[in-house]
Amino acid sequence: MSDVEVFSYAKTETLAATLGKYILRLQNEVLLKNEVFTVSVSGGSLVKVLQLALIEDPEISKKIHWEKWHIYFSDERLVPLNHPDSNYKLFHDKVLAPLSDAQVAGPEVFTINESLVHSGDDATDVKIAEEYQSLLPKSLSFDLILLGLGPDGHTASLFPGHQGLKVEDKWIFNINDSPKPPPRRISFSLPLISKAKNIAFVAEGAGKAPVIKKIFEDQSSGLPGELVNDLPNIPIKWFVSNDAIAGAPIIVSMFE
Ligand SMILES: O=C1O[C@H](COP(=O)(O)O)[C@@H](O)[C@H](O)[C@H]1O
Repeated sequence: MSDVEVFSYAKTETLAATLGKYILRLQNEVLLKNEVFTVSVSGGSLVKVLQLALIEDPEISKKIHWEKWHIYFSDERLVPLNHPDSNYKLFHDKVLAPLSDAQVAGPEVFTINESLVHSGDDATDVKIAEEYQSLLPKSLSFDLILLGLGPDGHTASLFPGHQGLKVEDKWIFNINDSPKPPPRRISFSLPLISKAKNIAFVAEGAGKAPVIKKIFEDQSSGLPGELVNDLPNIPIKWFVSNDAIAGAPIIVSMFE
């Protein structure tokens, strides 16, 4: 079992401010020793919180060394990069475009090869996953993996009961039957996530309370969020809203 801590707030703004402090602290620790800070981001509601935390917070934003960040996607939908379903597009619109508008030097961002997304045949999607895998940092060990959590317990594109949870021989795999649209996606595998130096979940809203309760109550639920919580020797932080953990057996920590 990893070292799991939960930080909970009534308001998104307070959650985002704390997440920003956490990310800034990690960035500074890593950049004391390394040239780059390797981060993977997810899609969904996490990205708006990242915008608040890292772009709109006046104190934090000026201390982020974006030019030293290498950014990957914990999962990506196999659509063109300007498609409304693309996790890259969401991150671009909320984070990269504001940086560019402010003429701040941006991070290096690793995207899928969008020239391959149109064919739709599985062999090509396997190639997209393999190509993305070839871009991963050599160490495979991300400084920080940022994850969201769906109301069904999925994280990245690891879905409950799905074969993707059993992938052991790939760092990045593709699926064509995602229970949540769009169906074709690639995702970090659990073995890749298990190599992270730090993991942070962001989850807000009462709609996530039943699944968070299950994840923290039943340590054999097999839910993807629970499987990540169980990975050994990784500091795992959950940044959540108060309503998202209602009824869950969680001792909330103070962020210091
Ligand atoms: O499909 C996805 O959903 C999850 C959760 O999204 P949220 O909007 O409920 O926070 C997200 O983390 C993942 O990256 C995305 O592809």
